[in-house]
Amino acid sequence: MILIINCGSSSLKYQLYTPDLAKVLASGIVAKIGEPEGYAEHFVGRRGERRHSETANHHDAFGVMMEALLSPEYGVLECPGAITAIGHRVVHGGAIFFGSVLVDDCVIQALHDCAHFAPLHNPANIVGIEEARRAFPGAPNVAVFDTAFHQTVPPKAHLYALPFELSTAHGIRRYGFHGTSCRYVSQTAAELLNRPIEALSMVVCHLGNGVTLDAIDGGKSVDTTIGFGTFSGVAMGTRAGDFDPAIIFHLVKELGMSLDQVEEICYRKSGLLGLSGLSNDMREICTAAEKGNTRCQLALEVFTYQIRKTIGAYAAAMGGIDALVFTAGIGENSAEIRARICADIGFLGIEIDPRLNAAARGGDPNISAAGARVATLVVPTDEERMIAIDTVALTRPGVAAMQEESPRLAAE
Ligand SMILES: Nc1ncnc2c1ncn2[C@@H]1O[C@H](COP(=O)(O)OP(=O)(O)O)[C@@H](O)[C@H]1O
Ligand SMILES: CC(=O)OP(=O)(O)O
Ligand SMILES: [Mg+2]
Repeated sequence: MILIINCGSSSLKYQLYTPDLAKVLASGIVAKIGEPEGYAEHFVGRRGERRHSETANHHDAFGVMMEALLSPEYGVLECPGAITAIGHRVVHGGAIFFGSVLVDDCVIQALHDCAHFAPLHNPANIVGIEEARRAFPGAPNVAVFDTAFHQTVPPKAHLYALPFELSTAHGIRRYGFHGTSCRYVSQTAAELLNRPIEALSMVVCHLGNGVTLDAIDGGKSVDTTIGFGTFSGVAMGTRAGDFDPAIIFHLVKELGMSLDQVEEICYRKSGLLGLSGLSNDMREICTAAEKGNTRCQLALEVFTYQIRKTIGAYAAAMGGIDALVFTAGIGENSAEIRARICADIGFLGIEIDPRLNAAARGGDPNISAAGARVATLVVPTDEERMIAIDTVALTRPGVAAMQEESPRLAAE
């Protein structure tokens, strides 16, 4: 069986696949790690439960997952030895990793070297890998990077106009994130449209807790909103997205804040939470906005305006687009947000059908209005499946042997 682990900033998600990836045998999440209202969900098919589970850190969360997987009640895993390979989401692979890799001590060291780039994510990813190596000795681990898909972004889009040496000597550049999701949904979108991905220009809007817009030309990422850390681009749940760096100097020099305080504000107190003053959860913001909460209305306006503006920029970058794809928690579930984003951009060829938009979840993924030049699609992301595909590809015996000689071999 193949186990996929996605250690996020505050959760650990997992899926257990059959070796041929035909079936998900079990899945679950240990959520709100470090918070008193932490909980765990574990499902085997339709059977499952959600229960209160307070965990202090990702080590504890891993233990909760193991208990659930080995629990006789669900009977899904008799012993750890039944796991033949483990795939992990790793957020930041720096400029080192162009594709997914088999994990060895060198890779672990490289992950530590990249950890300061993504302080909300990489340390948790590393814990997941180290725990898995202990729990499943002998089974190979595969790391699948958010950043890898964006290694095709050309210098004109990944360089900042800072002294060039900062890029060459210190790796100061745009890396891009949510690449595993963007890779999966762009391939799925091409299949749904029954067109070769090489012939399509598309913008993927991954709107979850973290938000990425990705310009994908001929199947390759050519520009993306998040940059050096997991921070820039559109406002996110608690992260600010783009703002003028002069503000940081002002906060430190004029308002006397420490750099740690500024970092805390930018990563954890900004975005939808900072604007609304209420929540980082889009559902709560939409509900409150509807009831007349003006700060939440403002948060919605800022969020959707930034996304609409970026779609226009990426359409310009690629000379027009064939498809616009919505995915992740907000993109898949909120017809209201999709409608706000797509309002008044008919000049780009984007026009959606309100009825199809409202019924997109479980309905027709193509929500374009009849005759629209651009196909607008709602495609549920499945980062875990993409990780599982890479894990199987890299742990086939022949491939594994090649990997030992060339640890940076891409999965494809
Ligand atoms: N029906 C919905 N309407 C609006 N937003 C939703 C809905 N369902 C989920 N969301 C939002 O999706 C976001 C989480 O997205 P998700 O992709 O699950 O995040 P993560 O990055 O943690 O994987 C939250 O802001 C949540 O409020
Ligand atoms: C990179 C990133 O923002 O990830 P997530 O959406 O899981 O927070
Ligand atoms: Mg996600």
